[in-house]
Amino acid sequence: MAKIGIFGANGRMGRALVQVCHEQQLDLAAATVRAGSSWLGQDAGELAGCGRFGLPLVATSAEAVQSADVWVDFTMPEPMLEHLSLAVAAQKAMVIGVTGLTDAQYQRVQQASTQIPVVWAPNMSVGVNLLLHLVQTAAKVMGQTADIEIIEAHHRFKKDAPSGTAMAIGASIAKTLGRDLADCAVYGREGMTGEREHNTIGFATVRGGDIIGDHTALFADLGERLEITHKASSRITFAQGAIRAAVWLQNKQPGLYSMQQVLGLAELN
Ligand SMILES: NC(=O)C1=CN([C@@H]2O[C@H](COP(=O)(O)OP(=O)(O)OC[C@H]3O[C@@H](n4cnc5c(N)ncnc54)[C@H](OP(=O)(O)O)[C@@H]3O)[C@@H](O)[C@H]2O)C=CC1
Ligand SMILES: O=C(O)C1=N[C@H](C(=O)O)C[C@H](O)C1
Repeated sequence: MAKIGIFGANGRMGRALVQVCHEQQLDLAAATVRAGSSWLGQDAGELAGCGRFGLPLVATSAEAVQSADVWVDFTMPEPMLEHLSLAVAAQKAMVIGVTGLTDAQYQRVQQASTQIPVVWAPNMSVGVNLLLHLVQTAAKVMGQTADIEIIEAHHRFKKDAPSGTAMAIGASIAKTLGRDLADCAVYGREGMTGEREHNTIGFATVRGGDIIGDHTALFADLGERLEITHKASSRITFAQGAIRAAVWLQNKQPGLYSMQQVLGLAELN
C-alpha cells in the first residue's frame, strides 16, 4: 500500500484529504504544515475531525518528504513549487490540485514531471472531468453559431479567478473549435462594450459565502440555449479524486498525467 503524504494538511482541502485517507483506511504516513504554523504538533486526525491518529503535523522539509511515497498538494502556487522541488530531490510522486498557476509556473510543473510522476488537474471530481468531454460535443454541434460563456461561482476565500476549472472548460471548447483561448477569451464586461463579438468565449466569476464550486458552460443561440452545469456540494469529491490519483500514480514512470487518464476518460476523446 502506498504511503501517502499531504502538504498543507490544515487547509480546507488538506483536511478533506486527511478525512478521505481515514475513510478509505489508507496509509497516511505524513501530514505537513508550513514552518512556524500554529498547527505544528497538532494531531492530523483531530484537526480533520476524524479522531486521534497519533500523527502529528510536522513542518514541510526535505526530511519530512522522505516519509511518504506519493505527496498530495492543494496549497498555493509558490509553496507548491517549493514542495515539488523537495519531491523531485527525494524522487517522490506528486498529485497537484493547485490552480491559478502562471504559464511559467506550469512549465516548472512540466519540467519536474520529466523526473518524477505527476498528476496535475484543476478539478479532481468525476463530474467536472466528464463535463470537459460533454462541452466538446456541444461545441462541435452548436459552437459555430452559439455564443459561448463560462460562469463559475466559488466561496469568498478563493484567491484566483477565473477558476482553474473554468479555464480548463474554456480551453477544451476553444481547442474543439480550432480557436486559441488566449485570443478569444473575454474576462468580464463593463460600460459601453458594444455588441458581443461572435467568436469570443466569455468568462463570468461569482464569489460569495461558502459555495464549494459551481461551473456552467452556456451555449446561447437565437431561439434556444444549452447549459451544462456541474455543482460540487462537498470538497470530499475533490479529495476522493486526488487520493484516487495518488493510488493510481504509485509505480508510474515520470510524466505529467491528467485526471482524464486517472479516471479512464481519456479514450472518450
Ligand atoms: N483541483 C481541484 O480539484 C481543487 C483545487 N483546489 C485548489 O486548491 C488550492 C487550495 O485551496 P483551499 O484548500 O481552499 O485553500 P486553503 O487556503 O484552505 O489552504 C491553503 C493551504 O496552503 C497553505 N499555504 C498558503 N500559502 C502558503 C505559503 N506561502 N507557504 C506555505 N503554505 C502555504 C496554507 O497554510 P496556512 O494556513 O498556514 O496559510 C494551507 O495549508 C487552491 O489553488 C484551489 O483552487 C481546491 C479545491 C479542488
Ligand atoms: O478554490 C476552490 O475551492 C476550487 N478550486 C478549483 C478551481 O479553481 O477550479 C476547483 C474547485 O472548483 C474548487
